[in-house]
Amino acid sequence: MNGDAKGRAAATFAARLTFENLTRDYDSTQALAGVDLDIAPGEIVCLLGPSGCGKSTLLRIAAGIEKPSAGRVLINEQEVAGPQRFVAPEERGVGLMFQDFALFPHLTILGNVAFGLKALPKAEARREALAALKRVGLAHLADEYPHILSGGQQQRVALARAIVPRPAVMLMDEPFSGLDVQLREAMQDETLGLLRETRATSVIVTHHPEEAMRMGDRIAVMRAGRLVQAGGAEDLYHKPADLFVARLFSEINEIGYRVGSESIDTPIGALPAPALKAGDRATVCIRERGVELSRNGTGLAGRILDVKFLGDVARLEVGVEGFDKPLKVRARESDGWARGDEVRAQIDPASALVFPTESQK
Ligand SMILES: Nc1ncnc2c1ncn2[C@@H]1O[C@H](COP(=O)(O)OP(=O)(O)OP(=O)(O)O)[C@@H](O)[C@H]1O
Repeated sequence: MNGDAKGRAAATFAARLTFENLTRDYDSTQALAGVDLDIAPGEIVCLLGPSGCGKSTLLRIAAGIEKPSAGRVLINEQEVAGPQRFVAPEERGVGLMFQDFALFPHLTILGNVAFGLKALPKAEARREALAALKRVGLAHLADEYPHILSGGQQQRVALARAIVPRPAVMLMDEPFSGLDVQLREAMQDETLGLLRETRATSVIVTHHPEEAMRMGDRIAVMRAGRLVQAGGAEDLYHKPADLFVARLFSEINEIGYRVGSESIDTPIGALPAPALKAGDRATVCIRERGVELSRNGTGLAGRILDVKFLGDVARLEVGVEGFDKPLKVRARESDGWARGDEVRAQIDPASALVFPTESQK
């Protein structure tokens, strides 16, 4: 960040944000189908899921732009949307930042930041807005107009505008999607720093698993209007609730089996399948990074069928004894694997994941 020395963002009184059995029906679609999620004061939760799974609807209902069909939203245990009450958006203490963080072109940059402070006397609003601009490193541009700003600078002004009223809850809908990859990482870090400083309870919508892992204290994975799993990044990576979550957080080989009398018989040994019964169809997942290749070590015999250079890593296709299809494997590029190499493939059975095979949803 260039320009002025940074100040600190003013801290807020963080609030608990609770969704209880939240449901939203449209004519032909159920956008939310009974979502329960409790977000602790000051916690940063990323809502992750594919397009159309209901993330934005959840955010809009939290903001008060939309009403639930059933269920409740509570802020600090007080109902703000539900059968008993509906609190207007401006009375919820909630800040919003959308993907399209359009600044008003006819207002100065300072005017844009002060926009949400109309309740304050002018001089005070100016002082607060200037402090927020200083925090994002742009106080020197206070009297300029938005058209001179780069994409990253626009984003910083939008951030300053969102934090300046000191919202107890900050809701962000794909805030980084308009930025190119390099700028995105820098803005993620800056935003995270700012959210921690303000201590606002935050919900960030994204459909990038990496972004969710980077920013969220917890990640709430949604699918088709439901919350599939909520937890820390490591939890979701190591103990995904189902195949859908496993696919989000790791590149995996999926291999279909029938469950035997007590377990699943695979080339890496018998795998337990406690949630399944004999005869069920199971999908065994082996992570692409979970296959250790060596030239003369122990493990299953294999042969490299294809090598793709991906920078630091190489993605290999390896025919491995006992498997019907080649396994995809990620290995260090520097190991110099080549097509046709004879290898040994070591796969830790404890790292394999087993799920019921999903019907196509
Ligand atoms: N105003 C509306 N009228 C009718 N259907 C709607 C409306 N808003 C959302 N939907 C539907 O509800 C579902 C959830 O939409 P929502 O925008 O919440 O998803 P999303 O996960 O935020 O998607 P994206 O990542 O594409 O923004 C979708 O099937 C969508 O078409």
